[in-house]
Amino acid sequence: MSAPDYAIEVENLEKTYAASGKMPEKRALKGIDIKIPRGSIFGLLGPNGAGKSTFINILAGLVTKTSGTAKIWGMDIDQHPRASRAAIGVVNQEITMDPFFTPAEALELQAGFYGVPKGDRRTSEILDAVGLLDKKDAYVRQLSGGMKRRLMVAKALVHNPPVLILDEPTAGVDVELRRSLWQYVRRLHDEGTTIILTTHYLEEAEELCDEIAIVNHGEIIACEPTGQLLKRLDQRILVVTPREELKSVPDSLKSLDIELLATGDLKIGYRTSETGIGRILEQVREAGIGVADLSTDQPNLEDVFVAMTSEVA
Ligand SMILES: Nc1ncnc2c1ncn2[C@@H]1O[C@H](COP(=O)(O)OP(=O)(O)OP(=O)(O)O)[C@@H](O)[C@H]1O
Repeated sequence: MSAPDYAIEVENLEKTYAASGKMPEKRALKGIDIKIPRGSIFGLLGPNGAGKSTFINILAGLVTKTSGTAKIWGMDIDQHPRASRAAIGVVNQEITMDPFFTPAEALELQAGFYGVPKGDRRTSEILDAVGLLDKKDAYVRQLSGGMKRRLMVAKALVHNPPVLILDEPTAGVDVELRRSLWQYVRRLHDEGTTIILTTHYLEEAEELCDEIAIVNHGEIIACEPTGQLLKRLDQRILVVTPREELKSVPDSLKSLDIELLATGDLKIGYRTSETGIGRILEQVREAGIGVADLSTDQPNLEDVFVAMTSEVA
């Protein structure tokens, strides 16, 4: 089969977890549409509970979708459950490994599970790539947390999948290991693997991904090339306390995104790509307003979600 344009194609994907005990039912995915281009490093960004793991677990075959369609590497997960899953390697959040195996044994076992013939196995090559070749015969329980995580990545690669999915890969990984993990992810990407990663860190997605989808409350609220998205996130807020009380916003300032708050302060929204504090303060002074105090605020990811959700609404 020739390589598809999209590594993952999902349409109207819904997941409602049934109520259990005191927990009411939960609509974790509310009709998600997403197309992940082949060869990209794609970030799924969202706060805790947004639905990222649910999405990934549906692709991995660990969670049954309620409705909608999903294709992996051009293959529908309902029509071709085995072949579609063979096209992805998934690294889950939790480290799940038998502590009594060595890394080499763990990889051989995983390869056997995927039906990779003995002659085609790349155990040493993969261990070398994740920097664990010298630990190949150590017990997993003797590895550090970061090493275990890299072994998880190695396990996800034994069947040579064209798509690698990393669910919060850096949770609990120190800065140095994070860097080496990313280096390896980039290398895989350079060699043609499509990478999908979930994170709640904007910085992480920003650094690695060429496209980012923001998920919030089971919905995709933005999905764009990273540069474009960041431009939209350059919103800042300036709060000015006028020296004298204002009755209303002067006409000359009405072209700004400005609001007179009940406290008497002026709240001005602006984009760093378009203007700066200096220019705004100049405009405020030109309008005859003396400045007693000022403060600036940068929206955090939460604000961005709120802003984007209300933009969509
Ligand atoms: N097995 C389950 N049964 C019931 N509800 C669930 C189940 N798994 C997840 N949920 C709920 O579905 C919603 C989405 O969870 P999910 O784990 O997909 O979010 P997430 O974006 O991956 O969050 P995190 O970053 O914390 O992993 C949450 O409200 C969660 O409580």
